[in-house]
Amino acid sequence: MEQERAGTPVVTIVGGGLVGALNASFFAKRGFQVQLYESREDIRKAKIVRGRSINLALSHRGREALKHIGMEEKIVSKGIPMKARMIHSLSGKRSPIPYGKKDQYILSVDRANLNKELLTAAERYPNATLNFGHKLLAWTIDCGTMTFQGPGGEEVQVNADFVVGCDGAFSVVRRQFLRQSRFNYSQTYIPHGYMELTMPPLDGQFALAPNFLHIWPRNTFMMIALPNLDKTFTCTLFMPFDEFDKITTGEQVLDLFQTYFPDAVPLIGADALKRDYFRLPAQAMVSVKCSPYHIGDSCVLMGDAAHAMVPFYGQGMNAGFEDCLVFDELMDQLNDDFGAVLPEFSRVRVPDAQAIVDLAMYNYIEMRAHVNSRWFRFRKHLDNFLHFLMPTTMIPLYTMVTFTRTRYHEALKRWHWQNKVINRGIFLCCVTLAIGGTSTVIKHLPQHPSVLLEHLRSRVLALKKF
Ligand SMILES: Cc1cc2nc3c(=O)[nH]c(=O)nc-3n(C[C@H](O)[C@H](O)[C@H](O)COP(=O)(O)OP(=O)(O)OC[C@H]3O[C@@H](n4cnc5c(N)ncnc54)[C@H](O)[C@@H]3O)c2cc1C
Ligand SMILES: COc1ccc2c(c1)CN(c1nc(C(=O)N(C)c3cc(Cl)c(F)cc3C(=O)O)c(Cl)s1)C2
Repeated sequence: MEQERAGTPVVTIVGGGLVGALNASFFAKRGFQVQLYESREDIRKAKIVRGRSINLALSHRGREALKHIGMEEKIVSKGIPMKARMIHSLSGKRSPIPYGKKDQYILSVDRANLNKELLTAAERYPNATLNFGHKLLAWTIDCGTMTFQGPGGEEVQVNADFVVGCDGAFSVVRRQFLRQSRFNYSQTYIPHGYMELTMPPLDGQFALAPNFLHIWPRNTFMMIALPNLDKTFTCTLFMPFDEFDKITTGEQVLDLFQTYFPDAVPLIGADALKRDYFRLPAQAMVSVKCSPYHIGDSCVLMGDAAHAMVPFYGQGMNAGFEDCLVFDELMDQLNDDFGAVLPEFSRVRVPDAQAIVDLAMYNYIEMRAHVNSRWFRFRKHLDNFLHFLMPTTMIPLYTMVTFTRTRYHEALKRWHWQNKVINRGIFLCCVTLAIGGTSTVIKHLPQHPSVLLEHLRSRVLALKKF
């Protein structure tokens, strides 16, 4: 642990979710005084935690960030490896598609436990203080005054030298950015919502094969299931809100699942389906893009506050964790000079984060449009086959995104290039086959066109006899 810095600015982190909690360790490890403010109560003391998804897929980028603060082992030990996708077709057929080689797997991790572990890791630093029950109401960048609503509803004023906004997709810190000249902002809610259902153990064991990310791709509808340490699965149902709204009775819930996910009905349980479906309303999913991520040398946005994305690439948390790592690498390169690090962080990170936000949205649109189990299997097998044939030339996009720290925008650029090569290759094959086929036909045909017609007529007459 590094020595505390005399006279250095206090780093004020707003938001004690996954990214804010991790960032507290990153800044404390560098010796800064860290004050973290989180609106919710300490989830380590709370009975139930209302988060977003119950579990998440942790992959390479997120693991590298956790490794930097010595937390990778601890988190991975409590994760369940998912070595392949298991595609469930309507007929109930199950098709495994590996993510890659033996060491290429993703991990299903429990969100609440991950958040707790990261808060505890931050708290171990003597120069880090966690303030729960503190909701940021407003702040002014000029004088750095922050107004929080304290645990008892009282107003708490804080003077902040340096602010890190990790307060999620609906960030209050980001509101100040909207008043800055040349700040770009856009947000998109997609017409789909999601709902989580629990698949209990079956005779004390996992009801489905545990080391898989289970997917029921049904174009407009989709369900995925990730395993939990207690041998349950968290099933996430994705459906247009219009469809959610149409379902008002237990019988309608059952009809929906019998129609689209029949093999899951006995595993979730008909009664549980009818009950749990109405426990919570479907949740919305939003995509947020903004730039730059900083103001001057005194404020920076990270995580969903900077780049919230739809979950269809399993990268939101991984990207937010990587934000912390990229920022820290720049602090090393630029000697902790916020005046140099902040603009460089925006310059480097905005194109990458916006690339993965776009990719996640692209994947949502693609899966909604024409991805059923057959097409999904075909695409993934084609990816893996081409990668096997040309391992250094054809790298599947999800491999670059999920198993490397290739910059997101470079992975996207390479994917476009690879697609061009594949399309050209397919076109050339078609042309070659067409030319080859035509010349074969011509070679075996009679010489004169009228004879050709007579030949075709006799073939048609011959066929009519059957
Ligand atoms: C259905 C679903 C599935 C997902 N699956 C995956 C996955 O498999 N893999 C993956 O990598 N990502 C996944 N994600 C994305 C991931 O959940 C987010 O990217 C991640 O939680 C972002 O972390 P964050 O800390 O930036 O924001 P958040 O997790 O939203 O945390 C923000 C924190 O700030 C606090 N806060 C908010 N406002 C204030 C305020 N005014 N004052 C003080 N505190 C405040 C909140 O209480 C919260 O604790 C998924 C998301 C969804 C919705
Ligand atoms: C907890 O809620 C959620 C919700 C969605 C996700 C996750 C957790 C985890 N997700 C992952 N997605 C990839 C991926 O790269 N792609 C292209 C996929 C995208 C979709 Cl939508 C899918 F269903 C499978 C794959 C796949 O390839 O397996 C991973 Cl790799 S992990 C999506």
